[in-house]
Amino acid sequence: MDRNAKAWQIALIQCDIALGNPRLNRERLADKMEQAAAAPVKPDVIVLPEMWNTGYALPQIGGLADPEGQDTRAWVSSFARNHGIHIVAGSIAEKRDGRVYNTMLMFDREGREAGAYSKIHLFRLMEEEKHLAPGEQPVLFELDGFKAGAAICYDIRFPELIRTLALNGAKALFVPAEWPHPRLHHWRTLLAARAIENQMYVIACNRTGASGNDAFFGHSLIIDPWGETVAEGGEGEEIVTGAIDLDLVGQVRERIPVFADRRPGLYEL
Ligand SMILES: NC(=O)CCC(=O)C(=O)O
Repeated sequence: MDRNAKAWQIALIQCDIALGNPRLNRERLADKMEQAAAAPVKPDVIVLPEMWNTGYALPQIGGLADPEGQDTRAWVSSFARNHGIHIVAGSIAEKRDGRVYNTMLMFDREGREAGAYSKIHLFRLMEEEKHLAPGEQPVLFELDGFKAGAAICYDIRFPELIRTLALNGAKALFVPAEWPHPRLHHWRTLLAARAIENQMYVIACNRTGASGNDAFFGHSLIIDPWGETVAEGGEGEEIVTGAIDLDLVGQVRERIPVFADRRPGLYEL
């Protein structure tokens, strides 16, 4: 890495989620985040999984969701500020305007909210569309002046969304997830494809454990803009760590100038 290169240490909190028990989930996560923050190499960014406050307790979700995400926002913001660590706080069930959204929250190391994104594509296989309202807006956010995009789990099956984020400046994509067996092959392949085609880092945190008929496999991943795996978790609970070189995005984009070579005028029939 050259002298101007910037590196970030990433910590992905790959953990189980207690169904319908926001208080317990927060306590467990708080412990794990303290553990991650105290690592010999302190993380620059901590990432949490999808719907970590409730899991997929969808029939009860109206009563469990965090109103306006207020409790989560206050807690995560103060953790970020007290530890000087950016937090991509996975997603939570958030109650807003009488509806419940699957909302991802991002905080910078000063504790300022850097962005909030509600999942655009609801996943029918887990009946999200019956209980949740879809988000309507793609979201970019900045941490230390570095632009990143937000996507939640099923969203990675929609390359158009991720391309839009990349075209608007995203150099990394953060992906909280609850992605179960038997689709490990899809998970790995889609994440790697999004990284390679957009020449960006893909940083994805998946839960572990089981809920109903779903067995979640972990395998949280950090993939670089060349498509190489920087770090990958196993199937159990762990804090997956890896370092990313923020200058690599520009180097890869220079080497194969995909963005300069695009011919968007020809992409419609
Ligand atoms: N929580 C989700 O969006 C799951 C998406 C998933 O499993 C898939 O195969 O897509």
